[in-house]
Amino acid sequence: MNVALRWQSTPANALDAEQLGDLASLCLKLEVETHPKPGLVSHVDNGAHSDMDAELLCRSADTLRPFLRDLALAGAEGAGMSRLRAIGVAAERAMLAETGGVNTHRGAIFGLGLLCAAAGYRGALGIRKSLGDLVSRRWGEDILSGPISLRSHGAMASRRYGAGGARAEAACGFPSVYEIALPALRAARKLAPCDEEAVRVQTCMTLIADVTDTNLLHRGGEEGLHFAQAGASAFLAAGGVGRRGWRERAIDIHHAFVARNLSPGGSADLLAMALFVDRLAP
Ligand SMILES: CC(C)(COP(=O)(O)OP(=O)(O)OC[C@H]1O[C@@H](n2cnc3c(N)ncnc32)[C@H](O)[C@@H]1O)[C@@H](O)C(=O)NCCC(=O)NCCS
Ligand SMILES: Nc1ncnc2c1ncn2[C@@H]1O[C@H](COP(=O)(O)OP(=O)(O)OP(=O)(O)O)[C@@H](O)[C@H]1O
Repeated sequence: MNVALRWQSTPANALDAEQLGDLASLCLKLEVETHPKPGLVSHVDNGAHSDMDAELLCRSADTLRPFLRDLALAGAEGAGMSRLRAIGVAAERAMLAETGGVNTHRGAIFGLGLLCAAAGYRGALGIRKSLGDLVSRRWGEDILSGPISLRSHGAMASRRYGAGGARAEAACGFPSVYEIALPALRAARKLAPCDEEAVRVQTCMTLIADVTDTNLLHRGGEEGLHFAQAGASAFLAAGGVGRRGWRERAIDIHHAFVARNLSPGGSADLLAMALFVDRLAP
């Protein structure tokens, strides 16, 4: 896999829909190309997933690119939630067709898709608000009142544990991206100035420590969520990627997640979203 790590220096509001789709798809690949991420798929191994690998995730990211572009276009045209939802559902269908029915990126389509729509909207309006704020103001109410599949993992986690999951995160303007991931990303660049993969690992660990990830609840219940949060918190408290030997410690945590079949897919999605927003700041 050869992920281009070169960012263009185009001003954020000047990116067109095609470029936004390309950037969002690239951020999905950068998330994959990050190791060790506890329990998750990376270019090194499949973590706690028997049905997917890095190659499948990258193919999925390529498949999603035109849909992410269309979401940016729709946002630029001022589309309402029902049009965004139709594009999101079509993207999910294309993902499942490409992967033979494996859910590689459902959460990512939703979160990154809404951020692409907001980036298109922001570019068309020529304003400087944050993408999360725009998602919340323009589509937040409709996100919360939209149709919910009662059998979805998120709906079950919400009923059993009161977790808001991907929908609440989006409706509130992605606080986990703006208040957790972006500050972690920027602080990590000081800890590991020449190692963007280490920066992504530190950001991922910070997300796992703080987010109520419905994937962890689904796979491990409250006990699994607390185990995951405690492991990531201990890694950070010991100095994170700023400490010598951090990679071995992170690999130990990765193996402990795999042994318990834990996978923080929500944190992986939020990492990709943070990379996207970081590039498009402010
Ligand atoms: C809301 C979605 C994700 C439904 O999924 P579900 O009910 O299972 O929600 P759930 O909260 O479990 O999230 C699903 C995925 O989100 C990610 N996730 C989990 N926890 C979190 C969290 N705290 N924050 C953000 N993402 C999370 C994980 O990858 C998870 O697998 C989505 O599939 C949906 O409604 N799609 C319809 C299309 C649509 O409305 N698209 C909008 C435009 S793109
Ligand atoms: N690198 C990654 N590794 C694993 N999951 C990821 C990764 N990146 C993002 N995800 C997210 O995790 C979700 C998939 O997680 P998971 O396979 O646990 O869900 P599921 O198919 O709903 O449940 P299960 O496999 O337990 O039946 C996807 O929606 C995707 O957005």
